[in-house]
Amino acid sequence: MSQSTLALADALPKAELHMHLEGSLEPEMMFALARRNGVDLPYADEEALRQAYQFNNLQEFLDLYYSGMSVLQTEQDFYDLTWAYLERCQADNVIHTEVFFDPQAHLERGVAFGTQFEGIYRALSDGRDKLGISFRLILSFLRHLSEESAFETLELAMPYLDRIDGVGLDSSEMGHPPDKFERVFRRCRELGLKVTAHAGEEGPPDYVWQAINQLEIQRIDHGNRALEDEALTALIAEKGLTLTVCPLSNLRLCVIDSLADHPLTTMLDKGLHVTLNSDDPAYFGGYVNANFHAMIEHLHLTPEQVVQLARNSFEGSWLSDADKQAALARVDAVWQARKPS
Ligand SMILES: Nc1ncnc2[nH]cnc12
Ligand SMILES: [Zn+2]
Repeated sequence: MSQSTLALADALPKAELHMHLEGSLEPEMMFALARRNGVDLPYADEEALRQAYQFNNLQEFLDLYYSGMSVLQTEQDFYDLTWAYLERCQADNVIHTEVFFDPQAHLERGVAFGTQFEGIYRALSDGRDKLGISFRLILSFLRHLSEESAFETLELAMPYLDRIDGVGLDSSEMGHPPDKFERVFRRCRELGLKVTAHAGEEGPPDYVWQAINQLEIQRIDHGNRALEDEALTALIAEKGLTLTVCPLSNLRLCVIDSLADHPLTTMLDKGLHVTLNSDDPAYFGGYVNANFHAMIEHLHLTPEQVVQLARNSFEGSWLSDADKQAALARVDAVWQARKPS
């Protein structure tokens, strides 16, 4: 492993395109918010909580993820959560981020849409103004809930849609195929929202086909299992669809057996537009740079591949063309300054 490739990854400006704000809730903040809001957590301390972060599959993680977020109750809680994540972005040279939030998970607990939204949005705006980090905000529908619940959530989001950029689809994948949400995604597209969906994390290639053909998604979140289907892989490459890949998440959720088995380089070799992301960094062991480091160490990425991943992150983003070009120029400037001669 080359120290200079790790240092290059750290120094490059990057975008993060797949990060659930609720998944950035670190144990320290979970306990602090529990104290602030008088919530009882079923763990003695932060260390005991961390010990529980051992998952055999996506559902085991989700059970903990939904119970952990019970401490998020006030607008200030959502602000603090989002702000702490933005500080991690700054530390990792993430200059643009497109984050998910799961409104239904909070609505079910009686937290109003506006409470969640205003706290998140105020922090994102402060991050832009004070840290220079641009953003897009993605409302993610929970696929284990009904189509009707998704439509109700969209209705609640209506007053805020001028500040919401897109919608996503997350939570338990198996048994909840994308076509369950065909109508609500069509409505979202009609409203001018961008669309993305988790597909092929645990679910079969057919779910990726559905996300492309029925939901008309502009990105695929994860997409690992698309590789099982050659025609699908070729289509994703041909369409230039971006995959938001999350290696540490894949390891922790047993989507792969070891980091050395991660399909990232196969994806790159097949011409897929892959990006590296942290998914739920507080639960999976690290933020964006940690994901780059894991892939550099275990897959021996070359400096050129690392630069490609940083470029892909902006190219697959929902930035304007002008902002993309400006960000890509920043990537190239760092690369030129560090390129081995
Ligand atoms: N990795 C993941 N897959 C599906 N839903 C999620 N919600 C938060 N993280 C998720
Ligand atoms: Zn995710």
